[in-house]
Amino acid sequence: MTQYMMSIDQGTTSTRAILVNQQGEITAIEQEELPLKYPHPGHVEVDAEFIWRSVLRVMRQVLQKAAVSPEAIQGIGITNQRETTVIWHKETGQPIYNGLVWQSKQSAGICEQLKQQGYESDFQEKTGLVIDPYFSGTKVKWVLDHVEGAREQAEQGKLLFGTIETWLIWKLTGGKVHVTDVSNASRTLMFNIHQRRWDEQLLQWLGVPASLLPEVKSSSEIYGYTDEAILGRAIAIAGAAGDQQAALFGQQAFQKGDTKNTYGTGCFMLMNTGDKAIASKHGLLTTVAWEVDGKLEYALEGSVFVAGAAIQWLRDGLQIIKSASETEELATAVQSSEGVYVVPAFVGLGTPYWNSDVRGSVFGITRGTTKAHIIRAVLESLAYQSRELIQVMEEDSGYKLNKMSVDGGAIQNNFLMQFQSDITGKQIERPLIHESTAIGAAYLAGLAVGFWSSKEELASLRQIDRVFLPQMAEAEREQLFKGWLRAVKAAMAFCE
Ligand SMILES: Nc1ncnc2c1ncn2[C@@H]1O[C@H](COP(=O)(O)OP(=O)(O)O)[C@@H](O)[C@H]1O
Ligand SMILES: O=P(O)(O)OC[C@H](O)CO
Repeated sequence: MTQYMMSIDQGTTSTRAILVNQQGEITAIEQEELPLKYPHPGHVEVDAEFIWRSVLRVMRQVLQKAAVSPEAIQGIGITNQRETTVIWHKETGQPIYNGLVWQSKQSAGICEQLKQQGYESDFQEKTGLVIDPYFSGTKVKWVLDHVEGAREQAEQGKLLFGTIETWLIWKLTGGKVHVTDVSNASRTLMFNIHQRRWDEQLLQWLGVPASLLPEVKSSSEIYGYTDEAILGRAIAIAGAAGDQQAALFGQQAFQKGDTKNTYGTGCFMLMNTGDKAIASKHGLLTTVAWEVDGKLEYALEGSVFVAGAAIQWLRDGLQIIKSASETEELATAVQSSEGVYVVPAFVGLGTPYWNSDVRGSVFGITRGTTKAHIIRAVLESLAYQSRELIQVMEEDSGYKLNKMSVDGGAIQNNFLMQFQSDITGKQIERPLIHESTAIGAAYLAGLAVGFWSSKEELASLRQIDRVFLPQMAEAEREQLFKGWLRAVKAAMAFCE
């Protein structure tokens, strides 16, 4: 019987289950779109129970459609949208409030307060993060402050907190196992990345009781087994990592300086920095990449909050396209965006600005502007934002990037990939398997159960689909990029 690893990829807008064989090939995939809730401008929430049910559905369907028996599954790896915060009752397993999605800005006021109290540098030194509503810590405080009776119950030890992998492991094990992996823990603003433990001082400043927190585990070990009722057999849950770290692992970026950029709802660029936690001077985050075989490794990360989400806005908000894939043809139907810039700061800007007040803007419209120019400018905005990340990444790390690996839904867009190469002057390497995130989780779990033997074996599985090389003249590149920087500056000035 052919053996497989199963990977669950619970992203912001979709849930996937994937089967991976020993050659590292994806042999089956099942996917569901996930509805988000926007109760107020800037607030993004999700039904955590719905997430759990969607995971159950895709797990069962992927086996059924591929006609693979649960006996053939050697283990499960989980990867997830990070920071998204769920709090639930220990006894009933019921969430006490919607999940607060990473993009959500409810806790902006709490962040301001923490900054005014002068805690910014302490948080940064200990966690590698900046004080921003993006991270889980202030979201937890917001829920405890806003849901009636929540703080009292938390203090009585009746509630549990988890990011999505923690929530899913809890549900998959029938409420037996409350753990997180160290890469997800490093995104909470409550975890000391140097000492590898929850930080009492930070918890006190945030007003979060330690009893809420999961036990921190490595990214590749058996955390527990699925309840038999779920797939008819207890299967080892053997690996977990935040989706961006999993993508770095899935891209076999095992050497210092190896870098990948993921183009999903947001864009996230991570560079492996090995056993060194490098502090950034330009708003990059220092984060845990993974812990495998007792070795903790770090990454530098640049975050763009809105990337593919801007394409979804073209489809669902403006309704000028029917599907994301149409954008390539429409963008190449015009010679250039003719001076139009779209700054898709729908929920503020991440690296290097960390401005949660700025909102989206469109610049440079003339009577001749068509929807093709707007669409092209939106695609270009993903590439401009990513160039800003590369620039600061090179400065802070001291590594010069020759090439960058890419993954995520939007890399199917050849126009975007070519423009990315043009506007950065870098070689862009698109692997054959676009699902680096899910593959990374399968790799992590597979190492723990002996499905694969080593990182070297994993590295040998890499296959490249296409390499994009820069074709734009330096002068044009710099002129276009200057226009982008002006547009960002103007967008921020508008919201001051
Ligand atoms: N051909 C395309 N061109 C541009 N963007 C695309 C294309 N196909 C998908 N996308 C975008 O990619 C995103 C989905 O990527 P995915 O990696 O699945 O995201 P996530 O994991 O954040 O849910 C969507 O926001 C979608 O708009
Ligand atoms: O759902 P994705 O793939 O856009 O990833 C979300 C990130 O993990 C947020 O930090």
